[in-house]
Amino acid sequence: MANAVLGNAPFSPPRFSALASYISFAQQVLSTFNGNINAPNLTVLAEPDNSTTAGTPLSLTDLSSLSTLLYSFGALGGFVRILVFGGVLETLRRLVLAARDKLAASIWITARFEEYDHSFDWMMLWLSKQPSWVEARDLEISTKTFGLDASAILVPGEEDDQNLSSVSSRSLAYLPASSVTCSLWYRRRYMSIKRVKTKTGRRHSLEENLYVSILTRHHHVLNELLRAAKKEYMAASQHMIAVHISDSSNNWMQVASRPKRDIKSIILDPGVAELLVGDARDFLSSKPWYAARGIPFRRGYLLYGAPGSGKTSIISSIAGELGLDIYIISLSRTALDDVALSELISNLPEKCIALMEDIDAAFTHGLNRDVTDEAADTPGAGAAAAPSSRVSLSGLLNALDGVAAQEGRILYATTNKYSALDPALCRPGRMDIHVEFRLASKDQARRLFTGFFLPDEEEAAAADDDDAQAADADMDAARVAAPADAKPPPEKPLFFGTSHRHRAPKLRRKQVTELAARFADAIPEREVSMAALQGFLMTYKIRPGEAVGAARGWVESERAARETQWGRGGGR
Ligand SMILES: Nc1ncnc2c1ncn2[C@@H]1O[C@H](COP(=O)(O)OP(=O)(O)OP(=O)(O)O)[C@@H](O)[C@H]1O
Repeated sequence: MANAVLGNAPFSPPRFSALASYISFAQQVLSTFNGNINAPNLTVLAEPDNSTTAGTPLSLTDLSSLSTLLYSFGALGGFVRILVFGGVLETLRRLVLAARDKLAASIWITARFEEYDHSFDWMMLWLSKQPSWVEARDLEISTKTFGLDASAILVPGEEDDQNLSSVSSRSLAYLPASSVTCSLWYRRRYMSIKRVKTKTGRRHSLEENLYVSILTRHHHVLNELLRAAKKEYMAASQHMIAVHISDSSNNWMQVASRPKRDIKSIILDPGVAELLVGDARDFLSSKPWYAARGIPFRRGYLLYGAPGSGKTSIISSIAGELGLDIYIISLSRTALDDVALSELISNLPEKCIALMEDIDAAFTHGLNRDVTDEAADTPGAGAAAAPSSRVSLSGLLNALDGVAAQEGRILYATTNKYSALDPALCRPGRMDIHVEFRLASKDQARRLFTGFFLPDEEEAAAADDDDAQAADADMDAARVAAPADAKPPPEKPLFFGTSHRHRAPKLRRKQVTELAARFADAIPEREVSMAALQGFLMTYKIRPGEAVGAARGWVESERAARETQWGRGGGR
């Protein structure tokens, strides 16, 4: 019977001498690592018949003894073999994967398109026009138009359905389904498409990324695809202007696209439209001129004056003329402060129109927007209104021309209260051109009437006799001066405005000119706005003669309404 003593406690040692050797070796290794730790109390006692080793410590001196020792345990040896084998297998697996990735990287090109980038819209529109989706087994049906109007694919068969296509303003698009890898062929190259939605930002809103992988070694294939997608998008959007606003994280996002408005349809005082368009066009082509003189390449226009006089309309027309997108900076946006404003302006793209409407509203929190500038100066005007913006004047000034202000941008600011603006805001460099928009002149009223009832000369020339006779009858009715407030017959539903069911009689140019002159005669100079005139004509859009007859009465009623309003506002 053998005894073992650990410390001073005796215990029974195993009978295997190999184990004794291992413990001794471990002791030695420990003593080597621990700076020759002496362990005098560890004593292993062997079989009593082996008198030479009994009671004396065993020692091993080389590693080969350890391996011999390990292999002397059958199970342990097996474990080590498995460990080594597994390690080799895992290494091989990783090598194969790395080689596969390297190979894939050399034969695939993968491009990622982020949702809030223009290129995303180009690619999505391009994808929506790929005929292969019509046959696809797993696809997304979408009415998105990617900032365009009715540009997507029609549902097969829909083109023939006259009723459906006239009612529907947009067509359906077939798109690759989200989170599914789809494939198609592009210029005889295999292409795989994947749309992935990921949570981003503080609010964990979902943002979509589009991955396009092309089986090719050459970048020119990707470039070709991008060019094709961009070209297609541009062609589809050439009659549109894109309108962007900022979100709460100060990212710009496209919210609408509007059809370009013909600048001729905006009737201003002579020379105003030409001045604005010509100046902006000249500015855009003068980058070297500004650079040579070290002047910041920016231009600001301040359009001020009567509400409804065409300020916003002309800006959107200019955007169309110059092919620029509009970025609306709303100074009264919740949570917009100086820092956010500066970030927004520095994030504007080069060459764009930045639009700040009612720039006065951010600083004079009035609820009523009066035509006269004096109203803005009235002490306490709008004092009851809660401040809506945290933008300070200095913050705005810095954002407009600080170091972060974007080069190449054209800023349009509009206001109805010119004299309420701080002179620092209006100085050249910030607002280079100030243009006043006034209430309608007689000449504007005449041109508006003509454009309203004779928008297209060719159409007028083609007017048939029936229409012309109807127009004659209408003009006769006007001579009798039909009352402006004629009530609809009792059996018909009562409504305000003009139904679209009827077609206005086509008038001859001579007839329209004569009516327009009489209409202008009835409209006093600079008393009503163009928007109000347009609204009035809308109620008579199929009865031009009656419009002329009712004009005087309408002016009187407008005047009375204004006086009542002024009376309520303190006798101004
Ligand atoms: N000079 C104009 N010529 C043709 N239409 C006009 C003109 N002015 C206004 N309108 C019409 O009136 C409507 C309002 O015009 P717009 O929004 O451009 O006026 P605004 O001066 O910007 O007004 P506000 O100061 O209230 O913003 C539009 O539908 C536009 O077609």
